[in-house]
This record gives sequence, C-alpha cells and structure tokens, in this order.
Amino acid sequence: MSVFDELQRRGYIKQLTHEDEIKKALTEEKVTFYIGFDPTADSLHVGHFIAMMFMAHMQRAGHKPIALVGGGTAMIGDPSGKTDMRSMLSREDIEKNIVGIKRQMEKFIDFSEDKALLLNNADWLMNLNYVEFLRDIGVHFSVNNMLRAESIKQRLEKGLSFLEFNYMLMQGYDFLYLNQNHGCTMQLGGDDQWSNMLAGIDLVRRKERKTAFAMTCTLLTNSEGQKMGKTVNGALWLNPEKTPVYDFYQYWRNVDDRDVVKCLKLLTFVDINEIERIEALEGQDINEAKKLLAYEVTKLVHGEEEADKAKSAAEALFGGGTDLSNVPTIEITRTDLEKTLLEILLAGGVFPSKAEGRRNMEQGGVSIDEEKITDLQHKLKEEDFKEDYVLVKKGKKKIYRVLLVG
Ligand SMILES: N[C@@H](Cc1ccc(O)cc1)C(=O)O
Repeated sequence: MSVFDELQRRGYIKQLTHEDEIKKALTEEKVTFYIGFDPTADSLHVGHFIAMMFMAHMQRAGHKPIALVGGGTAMIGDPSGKTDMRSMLSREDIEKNIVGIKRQMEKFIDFSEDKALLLNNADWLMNLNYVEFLRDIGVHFSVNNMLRAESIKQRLEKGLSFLEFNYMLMQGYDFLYLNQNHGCTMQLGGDDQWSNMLAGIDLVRRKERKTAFAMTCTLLTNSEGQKMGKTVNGALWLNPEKTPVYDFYQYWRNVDDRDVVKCLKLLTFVDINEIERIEALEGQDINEAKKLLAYEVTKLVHGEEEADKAKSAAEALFGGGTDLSNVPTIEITRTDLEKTLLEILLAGGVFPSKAEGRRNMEQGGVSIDEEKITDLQHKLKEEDFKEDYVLVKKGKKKIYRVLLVG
C-alpha cells in the first residue's frame, strides 16, 4: 500500500493541492517535505503530535522531513485560526521554547544520517532587509487575495495588526527558501494553515517556475466537533512536567466511544487493517480498544516503561489490581490530620486554586469509598486509614492516594 493510501485510510488528509501529482510523487519518488512549528510554548501539544505522526508515516515510507522551528515567525505570530492577537513573545522565551520542543521532536522523527532536517527559520528571516524583502517578495502578493484568505477574513472584524498581516509573507518565503536551498517540494500542516501554504506555492511558481504541493491534516475534533486534547487544567501537553503521564494515559483511556477509532488511526501506528477490524466490532470490545489507544499513544510520547506504569496504575484502581505504586500519591504525617481534607488536597496539587477546590468539593466532586465529601471542614481520621492510605476520588476518573507516613 502506498503511503498516500495509508494516510488517506487513516484519515489524515483534509485538503490537498494536486491530488494526482502528489499521489504519483509519493509513490514513485523520494519527496522532501516540511512542516513548520512556531515555538509559542515550551512543549508540544496533541495538535503538534498529529503533525509529528503525519511526518513519521512519510518518513517511514522513505520521504525526507524537514521539521522547521519557527524562531523567526514566532516573532510575528500567526493569526490563522486565532480569534485574538497573541501576546508578543520575547526573544528569550522563544529561545527557551525552542529547546523544549526540539527535544520532543527527536522522539518522533529520526534525524540521524541526514534522514531528516531540523531547521530554524530565524536563520534566514531575522537578517532580511525590509526594503529588499518588499521589492523581492512583497511585490508578488496581492492584498486583494490576501483579504480573501480564510485565515485573514476571520480576523478582520476583530482587528488584525499590520504585524500579523505580514505572517503569510514570512511563511510563503520559508517555502521558497526551502525549495531553493533544500529541494523541498511539499508542505504539510494543520488545516488552518491552508492559505499560508498556498501563498508559498504561488511564490515558488512565480520565482522558480516550479510546481510545489501542499496537503493539510485533519484537526483532531471529537464527535461533537470540539477540539480534542483539552483538559480542565488546560491543554494536554506532551511534556510530563506539564501533564503527568498518568493523566495523559487516562485522557485517552476515557475518550468517548465514538472517538476511539479515529484516535487509533491518527495517533498510533497500530496496523490499519487491525483498526478497521476493531471499527467493525461493537459493544464491549470498545473498552479494549480504549486501553490499546491509551497504551500506544502513551508509549509513543513517553516511552514503553512509562506506558507500562500508567497502565498498571490504571488497572490497580479500576480493574481490581493491587499495585498502587504508580497512583499519584500525597504523603501526610499524623500531625497533618489536624488539617482539613481540602487543605491536604490543595497542598498535594489536586486543584489549581483554593477557589477551584472549594467549588469542586461543594459540587460533590470529591469522594472517598463512593461517598461524596461536600463538607469543606471535613477531616480525615486515623480510623479512615485501614491500610496506610486512603483513596480519594476527584470526579469519576481521577484517584489520589493519601498516604500516612510515620
Ligand atoms: N504557521 C504555523 C507554523 C509555521 C511556521 C513557519 C512555516 O514556514 C510554516 C509553518 C503555525 O502557526 O502553526
């Protein structure tokens, strides 16, 4: 099966510029392609992860990825798909973020022996001369066309600064630069990047008289059409310091029945025939499919050992297993029994704020032995500790072990 068919069967491809040519190129040639990532945070999130998988499938099929870190474009800020102007990032933050995300990319893409390139567009964007750039590149952009681009149109009413309006030229120029210097003929990206990608193709055509291609990737949405990868505490990050591995595992373990197959296709390397077989089954097998999903995604992002730990912790809590060593644990001493349960949970980082903790408790979000604890003054008693711990549930799915030591 060609990689194009595989990508299509897995549901990656949303829009593409030249279907027949792309199919042919991916089947008969080795293509150099790129995806850009702006370092707007110090970790990648699930949206980036899909893009990484998209790249990894292409690399496995023998094509050459360029992972482009947008150290230059992050100085501008892409208005595509954003309702408001982002706060401007400092150079220091951008540098720090680049370190974080480069490290993560190396887990998914093999950069050894020139099998892929990791580039930073700051290397060519930061030294551009304004007047020269306008004469050389700006001359090819029609403001009329730009105003018709979906990513810009959506922002016009809310307000769009001249700074952000330039973003498309920067990304377009990247494609031209990579085409000229690295033989890159294809750009991949999220579907909100479509207009920026077309800008690059147009520039390559005008300046080089060559045809370049673009394919966009499906954004991960759930069965209700909302973006996936969001938790009550914010984005689902790939960095375990920002989203603990256990929480990451549980997120996928608990996806809606209707979303499991889609996630298996986009976020794992499980054989597509196998996934299609699961798709045809109904009923209880869906639970097995969720376990498979959670384990495979966690393994890709955090490694096999961490995935095993998260899995056994989940089984201990929900499947009657006995190994509690991997359950998030809050250690307390006997003197802590003077404190309220709320104080103990707050100190253990269970809630992002005191107000949130109070609200959650009052609404019945905290329980012990299936009993809701809504009294904010509730204290744990020594008798509660039948073993040396008490299991506290937050919501339906999160469990903490309060461990009495000493
Ligand atoms: N604009 C892309 C990132 C990007 C940056 C530079 C590029 O050349 C391509 C893509 C985003 O916001 O996700």
